[in-house]
Amino acid sequence: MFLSRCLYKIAEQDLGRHLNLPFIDKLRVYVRGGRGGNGLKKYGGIGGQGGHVLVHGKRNLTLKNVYEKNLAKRYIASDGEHSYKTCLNAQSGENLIIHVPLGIQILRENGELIDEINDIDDECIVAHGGDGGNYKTHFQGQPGEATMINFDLKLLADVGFVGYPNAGKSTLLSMLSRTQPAISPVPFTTLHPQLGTVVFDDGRSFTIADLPGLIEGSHVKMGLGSRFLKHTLRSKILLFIIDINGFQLEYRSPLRSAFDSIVFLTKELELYEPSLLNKSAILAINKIDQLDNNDKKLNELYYSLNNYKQILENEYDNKWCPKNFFHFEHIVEISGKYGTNFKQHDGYLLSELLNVISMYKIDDLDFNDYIEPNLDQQLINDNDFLWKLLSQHHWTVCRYLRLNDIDRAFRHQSKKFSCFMSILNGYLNRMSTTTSTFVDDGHDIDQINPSLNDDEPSWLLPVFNRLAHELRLLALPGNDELNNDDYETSDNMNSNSTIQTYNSQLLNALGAIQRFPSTNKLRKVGIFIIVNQMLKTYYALHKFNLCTYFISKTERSLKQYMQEENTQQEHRFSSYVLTYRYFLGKHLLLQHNYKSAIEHFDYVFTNCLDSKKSGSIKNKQQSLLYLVIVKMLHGSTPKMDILEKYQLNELIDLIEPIRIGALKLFIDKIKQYEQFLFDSGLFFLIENLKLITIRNLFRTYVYQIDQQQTDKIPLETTLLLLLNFGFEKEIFFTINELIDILNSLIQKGMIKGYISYKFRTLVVSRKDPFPKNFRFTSLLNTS
Ligand SMILES: Nc1nc2c(ncn2[C@@H]2O[C@H](COP(=O)(O)OP(=O)(O)OP(=O)(O)O)[C@@H](O)[C@H]2O)c(=O)[nH]1
Ligand SMILES: [Mg+2]
Repeated sequence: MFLSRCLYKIAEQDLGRHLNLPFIDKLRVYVRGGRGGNGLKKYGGIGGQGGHVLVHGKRNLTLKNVYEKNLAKRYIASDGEHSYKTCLNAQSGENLIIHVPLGIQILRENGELIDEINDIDDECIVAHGGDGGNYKTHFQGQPGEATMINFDLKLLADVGFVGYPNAGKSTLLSMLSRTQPAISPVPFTTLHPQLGTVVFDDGRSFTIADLPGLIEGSHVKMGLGSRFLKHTLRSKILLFIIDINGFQLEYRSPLRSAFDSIVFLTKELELYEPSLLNKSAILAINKIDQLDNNDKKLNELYYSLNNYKQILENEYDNKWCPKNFFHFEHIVEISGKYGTNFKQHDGYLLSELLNVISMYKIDDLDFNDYIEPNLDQQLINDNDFLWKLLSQHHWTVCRYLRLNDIDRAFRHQSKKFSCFMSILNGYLNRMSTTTSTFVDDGHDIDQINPSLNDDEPSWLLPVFNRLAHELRLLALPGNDELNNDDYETSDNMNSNSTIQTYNSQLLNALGAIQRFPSTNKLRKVGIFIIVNQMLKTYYALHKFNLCTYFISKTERSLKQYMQEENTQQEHRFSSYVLTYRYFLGKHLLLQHNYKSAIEHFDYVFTNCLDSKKSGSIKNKQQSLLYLVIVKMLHGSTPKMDILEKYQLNELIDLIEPIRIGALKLFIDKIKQYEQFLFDSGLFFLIENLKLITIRNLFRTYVYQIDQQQTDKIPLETTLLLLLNFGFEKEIFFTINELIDILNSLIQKGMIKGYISYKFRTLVVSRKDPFPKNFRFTSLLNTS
């Protein structure tokens, strides 16, 4: 026992010397307030108060500096003066100030939190000085408070790097910021966290933390990463940096593929703190330059990420499987060493930072020190100020979401949006002063200043998209992402004033965006973003006439962009186009312009291939749903296997009775799926589908039941057919109504033939009486 203790001590010392740990994130110190001075009883003189020990936040400090400044780790404030005959009111002792870095928690010995120092000039008293002697204390000075306290450093980083050793985290940090961390091909090069600040040209910045590499078992303090796992708790976004070649600690240890790395890192984080998995995460696939021309590894990784559920289940041991998995908001391929494309992606990082939805769900966020912002008109042109204001509104939104006060959250989100629009306008103004003539039609501008498009900051677009998206979620709560358990919808939230504010915000944005030259990408995509948001809103509110208005207003310019997009095949651009065309299809469907609707849905279905994102499958499903329905209105029946592949079970259930003309079953199914049909906005097509079912019923009769293949069916028989197969419950169904139905079937070209009133028969054409493709025109008077 004794021996092992000794050995352990030696090993620890050795390790300490070997590593010469330059980083301290914990410091235990003794603090004592000064003693109060004695009073002078004879003259009623009062002793001086003992000095306090204060902790004060200061920039550019480390805990190590604090330690080095006072190796004894004892902080004692000076005593108060005694009272004298010449100086009855004695002087107080001087306070002792301990300067500490930002992001410090001050804890008592028992772990109780005294205070936190998060900002410059944050201050707190850790040991009070004793009172000076007075008549209450029989003129005896009192001793100061004495205690041990702990400083615990938690890095306050916006983005925290997570990765295995050697993945290239430090390299990336050095590329993104001015920090120069140690870089080498040896694992565990980084021994302590490094902070770096990414500064954009316009002064905005965020902090990133390079943490030492994690290895398996980090949560139980293996490797070095364990000591620093807690820092991940404090970063708002986790940036996974994964070596595309995988990771091998040494030649004897197993090689971990890139996907393995992600799984094991996730498991590590989950074991340490399950709530970490709720954070926003971005995946950076590093060392892309080392891939020789084939992208096999990359494709494998994407495949695994897309099918992670099955793969985790089938290929990983239970003990390695994390219970949850990160949903990576963005996946970027980078080469940290030879140029990163992160600069192009900074907008995505920024938009993640401004993401309230994922932010407010994190448990340990502290909203105490928020300030209710106030817009001062004088400062509106100050870019720096606007960014500060924007971030303050951001935190306020998060806070109100926490408190379930959606109304206020929306108001602040709306202000946040205004801030962004002011920034955008400021940007536009600067741009228009640099170009001498600012013409609304952009072609001229490009001739004057050909670099205008390159100048455009890459962060504008994703941030704009994010803000507009969340503004809608808050204007229309109860829709999708926002809808978590502890949130309840109430009616007054969709109140008219909210929708009006929302509208005017988006219209303002549209105005601002249209000030950009028409060749500018932000303008092109921005219009799509705004129109898409509007359409989503109006569809959700069932205000179809407003949709029509908007579509007709913007159709012309968007059409031009869509054609351009077809030739350029820009990836980012196309996702917005897909959304727009999806809504355009729905809009045309409402207008019974099925032919054009098919075109759009077809486009969306075939182009919605971006399998990197898990949400795309849902979009594909949706567009297929409409595609199938519209095509059915055109006379063709879909193949079942494709519906099964995309799990459109409701549709499969509905189509079968239509196909065989089982009217009764069809009506039953309609009742069963009423909610589904209503939600997907297909309810208004039911009458048309019913007509098709009836036609198919006749077709089945003529081709199969009636062996003689007659072309004359007595009306009584048709009536009987209908009554037998569906309308039995509806008592008032008469021969006149039957004639109406038959007439509309004939009129729409679904049956070739005529009604002979004289012989009271339905005469169908001998050649192709039930044409495969019929033109379903917009005559709606069916019943
Ligand atoms: N080819 C290539 N090599 C890279 C890239 N990024 C980093 N490296 C190399 O990978 C090695 C490790 O890089 P570091 O940045 O020290 O890795 P780290 O993740 O900080 O490692 P630890 O500090 O040990 O956790 C170095 O030799 C880098 O030169 C890259 O994009 N491409
Ligand atoms: Mg490193």
